[in-house]
Amino acid sequence: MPDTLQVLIADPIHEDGRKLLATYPDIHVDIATGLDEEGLILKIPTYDALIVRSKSRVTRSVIEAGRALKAIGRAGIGVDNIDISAATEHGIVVFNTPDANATTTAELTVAHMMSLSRHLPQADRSVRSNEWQPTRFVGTELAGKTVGIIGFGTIGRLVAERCAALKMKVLAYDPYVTPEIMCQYSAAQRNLDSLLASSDYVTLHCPLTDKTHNLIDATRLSAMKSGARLINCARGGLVDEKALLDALRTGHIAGAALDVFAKEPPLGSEFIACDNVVLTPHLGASTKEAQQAVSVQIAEDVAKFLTTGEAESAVNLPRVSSEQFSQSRPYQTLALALGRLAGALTEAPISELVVRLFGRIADFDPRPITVEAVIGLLESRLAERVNRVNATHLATAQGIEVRESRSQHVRDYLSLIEICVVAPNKSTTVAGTLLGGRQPHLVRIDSYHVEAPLGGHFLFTRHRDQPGVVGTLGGILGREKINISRMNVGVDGMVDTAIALIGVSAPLPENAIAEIRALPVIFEVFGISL
Ligand SMILES: NC(=O)c1ccc[n+]([C@@H]2O[C@H](COP(=O)([O-])OP(=O)(O)OC[C@H]3O[C@@H](n4cnc5c(N)ncnc54)[C@H](O)[C@@H]3O)[C@@H](O)[C@H]2O)c1
Ligand SMILES: O=C(O)[C@H](O)COP(=O)(O)O
Repeated sequence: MPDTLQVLIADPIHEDGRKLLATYPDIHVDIATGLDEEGLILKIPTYDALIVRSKSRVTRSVIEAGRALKAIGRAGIGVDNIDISAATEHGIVVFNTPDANATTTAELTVAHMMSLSRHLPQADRSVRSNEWQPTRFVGTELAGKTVGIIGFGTIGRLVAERCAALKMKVLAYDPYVTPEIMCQYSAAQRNLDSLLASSDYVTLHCPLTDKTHNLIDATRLSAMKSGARLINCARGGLVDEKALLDALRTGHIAGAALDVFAKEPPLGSEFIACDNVVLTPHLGASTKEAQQAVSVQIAEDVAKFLTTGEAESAVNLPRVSSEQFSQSRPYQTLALALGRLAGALTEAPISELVVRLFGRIADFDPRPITVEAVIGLLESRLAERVNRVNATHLATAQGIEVRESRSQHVRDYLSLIEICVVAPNKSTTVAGTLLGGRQPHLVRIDSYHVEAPLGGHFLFTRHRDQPGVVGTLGGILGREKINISRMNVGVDGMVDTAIALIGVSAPLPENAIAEIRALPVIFEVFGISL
């Protein structure tokens, strides 16, 4: 099936997502679950997309083995099992499903809070062993208690709303969220130390990163209120498990509810023998509703991306609505062509790329347009595949600073895109517009007014403005049996330099370019294919 897009599902997902993928005639799906890193490396090379949950580890080695890989879909929220940097460097888009299982996880958090406050699992175990000891399981009310939420994103906010409804006092710590947003969700902002010292229940809802690894360590546990309880439905690595065990054994922490562990499953973990701990097997997202929702959403995102290039909710691309993306598509094509032209006119290391949007296009999100200019600039310079996922990373690696600006004001055109490329001792500016709202069209090179459709092959010269130059160029092209399809000559009027942009039927051979370069009137010559 040479033209079929190959998708590998490497963790179990709800059947509705698989059914949705099956409705795409161009997509073929294979399912192979339970593969370790080695197994994935062997399996991945022919696949265009990989869909996983939290079990499969999509490491740099897996990504590098995925020679055809264009997309990785995570049917869930946490992407700590995917090497995002490696995916970005290799131009692979990563999707997750940021909302689809959030309510389900918030509900498990509240369930764990209730289990801890009323000793439900312990009481259940007691009754099953034929005991009847109501006085042993006297609990505490949640109403009136203080809950401290660490990480106030999607799930943290849902937990806050639910805790407020239970008449709890809600505190929140999140270095990236404003107190105003917290207030909207009935939570009061605190710094971490103050939250830990004041909360009866502390619940974690931040991602696992290098910065948050072991966020709750021995020091932070000892800073918690004596008799407080800890709930972790986010990621195991957020808590130093050894320190938590110590704090549970001394009774300083009265109880913990853990849905996630540093190593899953936590076989042989000392938590298993701890009676004041409630353990669940990473159930946060495990409801029928959430499983169906994450599966369908990830299938939709991956299929849409593979078949149309749309990537509305990618982890490693700016968020742009489908509507904005498709409306600016013709301008993206224009920016790509202008980037290619500016790159072809600059045979030197580039230090800066400036993308300026004028007129109506200034109302659009500039990012999908800018990134196409970067792709156009870089793609002929680099051996590796350049696309909108890795373009900015590759530009930075090349020492190119990318800037963009927008202005509603423009003369003569409804919309105009100008691209300026700065290299040592030289900067080149090209500007273009869309004819008929679709056709990319060049209107200027530096200060020269030049009209040409942006496509096909060109010969470009910058030469002394004197009679006979264009005739000489025409003679060389004729000798090479290359037809001229159009010609633009630009004079500045201020300096005795002119330019010629000649549309040609085929690329000029290198020896003809060298011959033109050797002419004393020629300052610069480039063969350009757009
Ligand atoms: N147990 C499960 O099955 C399950 C299910 C879904 C999500 N999760 C996990 O829950 C966590 C939260 O998910 P979400 O959808 O709310 O994510 P989110 O991205 O919407 O929110 C995370 C929040 O954490 C904040 N944050 C980042 N660094 C922080 C730090 N150092 N201290 C405090 N806050 C910090 C961010 O600013 C953000 O607001 C993730 O780790 C996710 O993997 C687990
Ligand atoms: O981050 C998530 O979405 C949860 O951890 C759920 O992961 P799972 O669906 O792989 O269990």
